Amino acid sequence: MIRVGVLGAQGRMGSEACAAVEGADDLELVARVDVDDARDPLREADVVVDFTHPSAVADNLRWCVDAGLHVVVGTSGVGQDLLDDVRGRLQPGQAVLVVPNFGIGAVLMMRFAAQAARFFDSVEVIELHHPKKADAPSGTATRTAQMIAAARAEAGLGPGPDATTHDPDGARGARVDGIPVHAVRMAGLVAHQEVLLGTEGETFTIRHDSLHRSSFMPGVLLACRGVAGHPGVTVGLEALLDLD
Ligand SMILES: NC(=O)C1=CN([C@@H]2O[C@H](COP(=O)(O)OP(=O)(O)OC[C@H]3O[C@@H](n4cnc5c(N)ncnc54)[C@H](OP(=O)(O)O)[C@@H]3O)[C@@H](O)[C@H]2O)C=CC1
Ligand SMILES: O=C(O)C1=N[C@H](C(=O)O)C[C@H](O)C1
Repeated sequence: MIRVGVLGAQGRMGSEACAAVEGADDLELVARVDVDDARDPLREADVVVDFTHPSAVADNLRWCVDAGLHVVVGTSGVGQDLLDDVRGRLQPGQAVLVVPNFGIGAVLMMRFAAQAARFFDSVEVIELHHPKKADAPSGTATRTAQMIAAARAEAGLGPGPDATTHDPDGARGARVDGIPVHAVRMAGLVAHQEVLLGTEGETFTIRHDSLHRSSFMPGVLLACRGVAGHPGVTVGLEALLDLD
């Protein structure tokens, strides 16, 4: 039995994650912690899952790592500096798995976008989310843009053919590693993303839709079961999926 603690347990994702863990025969929910709770009950867990807030995740992650726990981070906003800091704090055999998106389709979308990137002159990312989302751009869009930029750099491609010289209000989107990223917030949505690629005479669009937060739960459970088998710091659920 793997003992699991959830940080952000009363939130949209945390509450779904608690229910999913409780419904799994091989997992036991031993701690639900929210913003005003002491974190000590998490010490009973083998694995802690964080679904809190981009402003809280660094402190939570350092606390869990210093407590010797394996951690699955679902919260967005984890940057390279934090990953480097955490890597230096880990005990031998301890694991941190940062997952920008637990949806299997989203993982494939990111991978397909990176595969396609070298064949197209232009690429832009449009992420669309519910209006209560804390941050923009999404962690998924950031990760997608980073993967696309790395693939383009490896292929020796420069910037896309964007002739815009006057964009005082940022209508061309934010730039993540040079890739334009656009964020839409709209009532009725959950979590969606399009990657638009274009070259001479053709375009190619990859779209993923999470229609309900249940879409993330198989990935959350997979991460709880698999994190301990991947010591060190790992980014992306693909490490636990046999994609090749
Ligand atoms: N990786 C993935 O696949 C997914 C990731 N996410 C990410 O998960 C995060 C949470 O999203 P969501 O569930 O929608 O957000 P919610 O606001 O619904 O939930 C966050 C919860 O965390 C609590 N919280 C805030 N700070 C702390 C803290 N320091 N310690 C413990 N609990 C805290 C909040 O309490 P209070 O409300 O009182 O502040 C709230 O209950 C976001 O970063 C989001 O982007 C979301 C969906 C999928
Ligand atoms: O806040 C959300 O809802 C989501 N957050 C994650 C992100 O920032 O990418 C994952 C998914 O997009 C839903």
